[in-house]
This record gives sequence, structure tokens and C-alpha cells, in this order.
Amino acid sequence: MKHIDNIPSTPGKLKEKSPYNRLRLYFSVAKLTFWSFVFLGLIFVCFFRSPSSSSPAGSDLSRRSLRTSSYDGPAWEKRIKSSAKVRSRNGISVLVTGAAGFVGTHVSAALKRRGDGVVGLDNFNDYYDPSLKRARQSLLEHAGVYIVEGDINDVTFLKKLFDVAQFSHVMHLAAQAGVRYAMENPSSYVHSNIAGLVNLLEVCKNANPQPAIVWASSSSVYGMNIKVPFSEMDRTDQPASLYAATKKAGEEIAHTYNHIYGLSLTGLRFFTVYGPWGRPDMAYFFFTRDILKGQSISIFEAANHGTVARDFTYIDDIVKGCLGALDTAEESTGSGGKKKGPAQLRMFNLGNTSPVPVSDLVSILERLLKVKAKRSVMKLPRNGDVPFTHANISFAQRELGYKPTTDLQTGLKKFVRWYISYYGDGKKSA
Ligand SMILES: O=C(O)[C@H]1O[C@H](OP(=O)(O)OP(=O)(O)OC[C@H]2O[C@@H](n3ccc(=O)[nH]c3=O)[C@H](O)[C@@H]2O)[C@H](O)[C@@H](O)[C@@H]1O
Repeated sequence: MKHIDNIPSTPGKLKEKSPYNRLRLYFSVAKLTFWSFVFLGLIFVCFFRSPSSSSPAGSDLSRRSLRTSSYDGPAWEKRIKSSAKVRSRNGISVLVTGAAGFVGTHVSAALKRRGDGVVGLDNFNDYYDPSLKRARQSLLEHAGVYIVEGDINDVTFLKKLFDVAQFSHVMHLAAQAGVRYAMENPSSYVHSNIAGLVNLLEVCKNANPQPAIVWASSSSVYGMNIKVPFSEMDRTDQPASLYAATKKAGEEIAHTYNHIYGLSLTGLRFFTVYGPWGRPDMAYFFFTRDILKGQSISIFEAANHGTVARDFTYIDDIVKGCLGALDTAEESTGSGGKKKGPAQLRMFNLGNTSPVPVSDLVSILERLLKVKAKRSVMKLPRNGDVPFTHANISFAQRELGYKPTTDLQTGLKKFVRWYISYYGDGKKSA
């Protein structure tokens, strides 16, 4: 027996024969019992707190979204069904994510106006003043569009929505927007633009019938490209910001879900959309606020005093492009999570094809506001901004009948009129 005792229990270790062995065994058993309880406790907490044990987003993200989701009950279901109801011949039933956002509000209202069924979804996060999102929500409520409060990262909640209403289409506009904020809060971009997109596509792929999906990409995917105008055929592998990188990732993810599951997917690359009810984090918006308040504004310039320009696109033109994309979207081909045949996969530029230098945008605002701006010219910061954007829209023109008609002067006039009616003469903070 002696030789057995001398055999190492694990290679390189000899069994110890010491008077402390029994004591050590006692402590080991106590430790094991303690950690078993901790482990069981954790399993208990995860199992009962997580909204979906199958959530691919991870428990932390799911918990965050659970807090923002409010659902269930017959009254809730009734509101969804009524809002989703198609009221015109050949109408469609659309789930609009990010419905309390700038583009989401305008698209939802336009769909409702022509008799489509529309249910909105928004988590009302505080990236910018949520009271503006609430005001847009009231606007839509008056138009008969119900916005459900919830998060695209909450899989259980999304499944529930699809159980209550059958959506023929999803207009996916919920996202973490803004180019410069990506350096401050990078994880919010991954959370919304990548994890959120995957969750939504997972639920869509399992829905019966699968909806056709139209979603917002961005002109920023063209990144450091210098060939203009930007065409859908150009390379998009040099993003200048994490925001752009997450939108580019979204385009690749769309390809995968189309390829494996037969989801019909149309991505729209928006070019600096502006207009009434816009986003306060965008330059035209906070320039207006600061000019009215007599505060100085920073106008960026490129290297060697080069002009920084954008293909600013008016919201009504963008809405027409979104509706055109929804109307020409073919049905998804999968069912029960399985592809039955090849499905449509598209990508379009939605721009204005008429870039305007940022300094000219400021001159137009000065004329409309009748206030001279306090301009300070700054070198374009290296935080993700690109010097210019310019869309080639011939593909969207041919396939969607997309034809922008609003120039920057006309569009800003409408924006300024709205801004003053909403915030007053500038004394109330935007
Ligand atoms: O179309 C797009 O792809 C993107 O358009 C905007 O991004 P951006 O074009 O950078 O719009 P703004 O942030 O409003 O900037 C407009 C122009 O003003 C310039 N700018 C911005 C801020 C500032 O203080 N000064 C200044 O000159 C920027 O460099 C840019 O040329 C949106 O914020 C993105 O969410 C969207 O995806």
C-alpha cells in the first residue's frame, strides 16, 4: 500500500502526510459548500431576473432593457392591434423602431397618413433631451400611432410584439446616432447598432411570416474615400469613426441574415438629414440655438484651410425615400427560421447630390434668424468627422423613384420656422 500512497495525485505533486490533512479537508468541504451556495444563488438570480434566457445580448444588456420595457395586458395588446391595423387597400403594417426619433417620427406619420398600419417602438433614452422625444410621441399619438416603450435588446419583449401583431414590414431606425459622441461612449454604439440589430433580426427571422426589413445605415460608411460622388459600388472599408464602423458592421450583418435566413433587407445610407423636429446634437440645430443666444459657434475647416461640406438632405425627401424602399421591398422567403429561397438584399444612398460648405449653412441661418453668428474657425477635430460627403443617387432614383426636391435654403427656412415655434426666440433652451 505504501507505493500507492507515494504516487503523485497530480503529476509533479506528492501526496502530503501531515497532521494538518484532516483540518485542511474540513476547510475544503466548508469552502466547497459555501461556493456551491453562492453558485446556486447566482443561477437562481439569473434565471428569475433575465427577461430571456436565450438573449444573445448577455444578461447585463437584457436587464437594462427590461427596465425600459413596459408591456402586457389586454389594454396594451388592444392598442397595438388597433395601431397596426391597415386602413387602406394594399396598405402595409409596419413596426417602426426609433419612432420617437427624428426620422422615425416623420416616417411613422407619413405611413399613417396614407392608411398603413404603424406601431412605433422607442426606449426614450437620454442621448438628447427626452422631452423632445415625448413631444414627438404626442404628435404621433394624435395621428393615431401608438409608440410602445421598449428596447430592441429585449428579445422577450420583441417576440411579444410580433405575437400580438403581424407586421409585413419593419422600418428599423432605432440606433445610437452621432459621429463625435462615439469617442465618449463607444459601448452605446455596439449595444444599439450591433447587438440591437442582431436581436431584432433574430426575432424577425423567427416571425411567421417573416417581415421585410428596411433599415438606416449612414453616409459615414464611405469614411476616408476621396472619389465623389459616393456610389454604392465604392469601397466602404475605411470608416473614420466607431459610429461608421458599427453601421458598416450592420451592413455585413444584414448580408448574413439575408443569406442564411432569407430575410428581405434594404439598407439606406442617409446623408446628414435635417429639418423640423430634428436632432439637437446635429450642427444645424445647435448652431441655430447658439446663434440665437449670441454664443459663438465653431466652424470646422479641413487641412490647408479646405472647405468642410455636407450633402445636407431634407427630411421630407428622406421620408419619400423610406416609403419608396418599403413599397418596393419584396417579401422575405424564409419561415420557421429557415430560408426557402434567395431573398432581396439592397443598399441605397439617400442624399441630396448637392453638397454645401458648413460656412454657407451658417450664412443661410444668419439670414433666416436675422442674427450675425459669432464664428470661430477651427481645424476639423480628429474625432471621426470626414471633410465632405456627396451622394450619387442614381440607383435610388431608378429603383425607388427617389428624387430630392428641397434645397438647403428652403429646408432650413422650414426648420427655423419650426424651431422658433417650438423653443421661442431662443431664450428657452433647446
Ligand atoms: O449622414 C450621416 O451619415 C450622418 O449625418 C450626421 O453626421 P454629420 O454629417 O457629421 O452631421 P453634423 O454632426 O450635424 O455635422 C455637420 C457638419 O458640421 C460640421 N461641424 C459640426 C460641429 C461643429 O461644432 N462644427 C462644425 O463645423 C461637421 O464637421 C459636419 O461637416 C449625423 O449626426 C449622423 O448620425 C449621420 O449618420
